[in-house]
Amino acid sequence: MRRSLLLILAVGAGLAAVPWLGLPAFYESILYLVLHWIALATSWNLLSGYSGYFSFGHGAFFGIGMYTTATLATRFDIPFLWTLPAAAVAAALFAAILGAVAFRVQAVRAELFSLLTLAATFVVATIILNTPIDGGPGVYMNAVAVPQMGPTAAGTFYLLALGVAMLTVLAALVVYHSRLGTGLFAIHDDEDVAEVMGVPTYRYKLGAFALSCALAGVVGGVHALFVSYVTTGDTFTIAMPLTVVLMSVLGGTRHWAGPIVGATAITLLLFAFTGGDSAILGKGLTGLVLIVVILFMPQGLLGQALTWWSAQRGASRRPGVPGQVPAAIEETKAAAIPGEVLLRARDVRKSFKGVHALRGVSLEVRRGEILGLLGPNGSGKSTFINVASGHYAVTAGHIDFAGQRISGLPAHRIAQGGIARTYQIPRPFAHLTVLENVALPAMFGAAALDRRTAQAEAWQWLAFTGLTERAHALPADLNLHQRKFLEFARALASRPQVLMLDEVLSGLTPSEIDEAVALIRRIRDQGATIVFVEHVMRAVMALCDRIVVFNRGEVLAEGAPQDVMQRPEVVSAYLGQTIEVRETAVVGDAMFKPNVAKELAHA
Ligand SMILES: Nc1ncnc2c1ncn2[C@@H]1O[C@H](COP(=O)(O)OP(=O)(O)OP(=O)(O)O)[C@@H](O)[C@H]1O
Repeated sequence: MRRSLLLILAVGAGLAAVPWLGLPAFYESILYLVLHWIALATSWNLLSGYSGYFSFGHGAFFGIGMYTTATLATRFDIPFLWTLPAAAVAAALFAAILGAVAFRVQAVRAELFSLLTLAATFVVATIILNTPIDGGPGVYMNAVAVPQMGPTAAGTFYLLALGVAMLTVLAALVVYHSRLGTGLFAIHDDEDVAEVMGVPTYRYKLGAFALSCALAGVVGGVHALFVSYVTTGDTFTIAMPLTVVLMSVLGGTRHWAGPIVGATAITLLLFAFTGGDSAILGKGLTGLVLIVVILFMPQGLLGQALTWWSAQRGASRRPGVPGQVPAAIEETKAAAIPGEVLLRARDVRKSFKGVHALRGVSLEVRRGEILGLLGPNGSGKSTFINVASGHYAVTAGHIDFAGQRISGLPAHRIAQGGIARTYQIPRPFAHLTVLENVALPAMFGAAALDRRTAQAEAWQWLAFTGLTERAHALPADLNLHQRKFLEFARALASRPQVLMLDEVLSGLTPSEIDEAVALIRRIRDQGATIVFVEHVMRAVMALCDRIVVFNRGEVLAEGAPQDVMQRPEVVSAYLGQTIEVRETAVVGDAMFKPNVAKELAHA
């Protein structure tokens, strides 16, 4: 980050000298427009590019900035520069109100958010047009004094745009390298998983939205004076948000500098073909470039270049020691009192529109044990993990963890408190490397490490799970076994007190299962507490200290594995009929899981 910061400051200082070069005002105006679009596209990217919440309402916030400045400077005679912070605050305030509502509604994601922000633009435009803020004729700013910053008025506007562009780019850089940026990129890939790993998704989206819109508001404030005549017709157009989206996508939305590349390219391309027929040619060419980039370079120009560059350079490696348990687990162990009740569920119910997935489940998880959750398909095991980790809210009942009530808390608070989980079907963050996937929960989970320490520890967890060689790969390049182990590494990296493993062994070959069982043993031997949902009976019998059997959303039996698995009601629940169970043999047809019958026979 330091190098990027120095680069931005050096380029900014160099560009600040331009007004004194004696260029014709025309060129300064062109440069003004380039900087104007850089600021707008970069500010848009801060929420939308990083988190994937594409806003088509950037024009609304830009427009609020324009009208705030226009109103304050013309009606209240406030000096122009003083109106800019007000423009930022007004835009941020509107964004915060809109975001506070929109981000609370789970359904408002992706295209719904785009539509909502687009609708907000028309609402704002209508209000401004039909109130004294504009009233119809627009606001003239000819009488507003342009501050003396450069040798000429054109030079001053250029410097104002440069200042705002610098501010925006610096904000984008800082966010990119901060926890906020990491959280936003995780939200982009899988918001639910990000939340369950400790990312405060609501707060992060709201913060990024407000910041993005505050910056758009300042750009609007400057532009109001530049155009000197503000109208709703010119301000609240769909063309503006579309242009910033295209600029960001062209440059690359996953890098702070992507919108700079896209905005510069498009503005200069359009400028190169100004006037008459060539204007149409310019627009056509711009469209063609965009289509080619979107089709063949989905990461954008900069994203593509950076991928190529890192491939040339070769990835860095900081391997940990294979198989060695990182120190984190040792620390957790030292603080533990084995046997105490760590998690207690009381009469927990969960319904999904008439489907009663949990019908009053009560169970305890004791510190240091491996508790197996068993039961036929659809009996509620995963739902229990989902409510315990905060992925779903309970319908009734309560869950206490380490003496605190956690049912009702948002998932990120539960993760920060020390519960980590894996998903039955691995849900890695698709655009983050394996290493980044593991570092994220180390930053946001119970460990709450800073970025650098989290990365260092992630290397250790990769070594522990045998993924070091794949550290720089994307999850899509992993096989199922590796993806399952990645789930493992992510859950461990948060340094949880309770680790909930949801069918981590399903789909693995027998030798891969043996490897995973050995891994879970190593974690258990360090005193970790594990809740283990599994159908692979061989592993259940080998690993679990106690088991709880679910059936139709209720606890059917609990106790020592050998005892419980022989109870007729348990065998019946699994196999659909009462059958003979001897110490190690099961006879009969498996109705729910054929492999369970086989497994039971060998357990
Ligand atoms: N999001 C949801 N919406 C509607 N129904 C759901 C949802 N999640 C789970 N269910 C239902 O709740 C019941 C319990 O499902 P759950 O996934 O918890 O079972 P399970 O014991 O984990 O099964 P499996 O072993 O197949 O994973 C099922 O009837 C399932 O269809």
